[in-house]
Amino acid sequence: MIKNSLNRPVLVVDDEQDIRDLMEMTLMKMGLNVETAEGVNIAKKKLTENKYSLVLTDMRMPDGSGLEVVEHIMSNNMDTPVAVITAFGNADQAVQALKIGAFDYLQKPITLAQLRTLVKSAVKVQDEYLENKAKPDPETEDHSVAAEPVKKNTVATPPPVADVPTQMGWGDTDWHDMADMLKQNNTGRGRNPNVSGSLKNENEMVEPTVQSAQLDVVENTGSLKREADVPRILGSSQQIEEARRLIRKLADSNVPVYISGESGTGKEQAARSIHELSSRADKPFIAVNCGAIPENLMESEFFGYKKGSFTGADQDRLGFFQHAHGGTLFLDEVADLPLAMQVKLLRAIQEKAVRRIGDAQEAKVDVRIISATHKNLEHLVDSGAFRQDLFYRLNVVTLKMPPLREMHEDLERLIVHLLRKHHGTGIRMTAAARDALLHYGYPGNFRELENILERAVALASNNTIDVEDLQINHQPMDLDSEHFPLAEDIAATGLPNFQMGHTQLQDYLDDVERQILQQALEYTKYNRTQAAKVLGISFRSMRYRLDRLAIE
Ligand SMILES: Nc1ncnc2c1ncn2[C@@H]1O[C@H](COP(=O)(O)OP(=O)(O)OP(=O)(O)O)[C@@H](O)[C@H]1O
Repeated sequence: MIKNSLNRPVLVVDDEQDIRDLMEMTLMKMGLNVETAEGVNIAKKKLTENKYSLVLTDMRMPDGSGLEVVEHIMSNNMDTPVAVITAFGNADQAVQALKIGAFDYLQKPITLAQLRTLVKSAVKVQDEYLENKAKPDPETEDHSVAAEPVKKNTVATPPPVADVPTQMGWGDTDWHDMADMLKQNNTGRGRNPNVSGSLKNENEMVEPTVQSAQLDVVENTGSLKREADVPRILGSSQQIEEARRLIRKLADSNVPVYISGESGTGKEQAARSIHELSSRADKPFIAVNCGAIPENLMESEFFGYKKGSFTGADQDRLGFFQHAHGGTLFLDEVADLPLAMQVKLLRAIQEKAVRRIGDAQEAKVDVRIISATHKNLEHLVDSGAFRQDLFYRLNVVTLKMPPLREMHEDLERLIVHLLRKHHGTGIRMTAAARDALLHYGYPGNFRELENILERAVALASNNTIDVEDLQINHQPMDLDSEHFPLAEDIAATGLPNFQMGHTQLQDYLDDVERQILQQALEYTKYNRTQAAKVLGISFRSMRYRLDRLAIE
């Protein structure tokens, strides 16, 4: 639970009512308070009058640009992270926003998952920053790490070589401190001692002692298996034990690992665990969301560029590979790499060398590659969307993260653990709520379980979670995984062919969306409320999408 930041609302700035509504609903679902502003001037006024945990602003509005909102925050030294939402293909604006201090950017069309992850990481960072500010920890004050923060689910923009953070780099000491913290979070060096330290304490509290209630969730739950050396991965079921065993084994070698599993099953946690257990642990762990990088920026993001190599290249810049040198490069959503980039990546991995744009020389890099996607890569290879040679190069060993519904025996203990971890003692739960949680299907896996509990605690009266507070479909679902429409199966079956130069991207995406909506409707016997829940969207968003795509 993001305790500190939840005290402050998120400000959404957009001139379109629909977008404001959609964002508001999504953020509220995450348990955040939200305020909206329909233009630049109102946003500035609100920012002057109130404090916010995060600002998300559109770029083009009738009374001005989102850049003005960013500038307002920066020039008034507000310690509020701000992210901008840019039109598709408008990378220049995004870069400009990042330059003047935006924390991050999203390109339209935004997926709800992207939005959720952006907000979560931003707010989490803000929380850690606030905590850190309140109680300085000497272990997080290592200023010697060279790599710039790389933020998951967003375009991670390495800094120009010349502006690796210095005292003046962020123009504001608060932001400078936060940049350092981000940096720590993305490197084994900063992360290791803190993570194992905090999890150790957490583990000591895991044995549930929640006070008795109408029904105490902790009765007879036993202890949740957690190995001290892989503290990020909880669970005692056979599949998770197997995943932990493989993580340990893989840490000893340098082989490329491909992590498969549905969204929210802990693929990134597994990648970080391999890194932290390896001899590279004191070197950077760079996480890149391949699906979030605009195609035209990809080469420069991965390999860097030399000053003057193209318009706007006003300084030398390192890419992800150089930043990860000596450490681990985690390629998340690797299936989303365009084919042209797949060729360049394959070459870099094979040659263990990269050439910056505008540079005549190749430079050797020592990087361990871990990749992941929730899509079925083999099917993508079959359909020609993913290169077979790269697939074999990345997929030397596969690590499969199990979906939560297959870890049923762990569920009760995980619920207790998460409640205790995020909300301390004193939270109680009715029998009906417990039953609903134990019979829910969790299409969004761990991440969804965490969100449900966060929201339930926020909604609970008298510290007691009741079934309504869960806001889930508590009709028992068919948990038989053979009948559950796995995301990868949906993605793999019957996708329309994309013919470059002929198919319009929006038509293609509409077809995919239509197929998924129809499958969800069939699965829930045409109950739109349940279908929305299965897909992790609000009812309103479901209705909007059905209308837009003319699905009866
Ligand atoms: N086995 C686990 N034990 C404890 N927490 C877990 C476990 N698996 C996942 N989580 C938690 O679930 C959330 C999602 O994990 P993570 O980002 O690693 O998933 P992912 O598979 O990489 O998701 P995506 O495919 O959407 O990127 C995190 O908060 C993580 O801590």
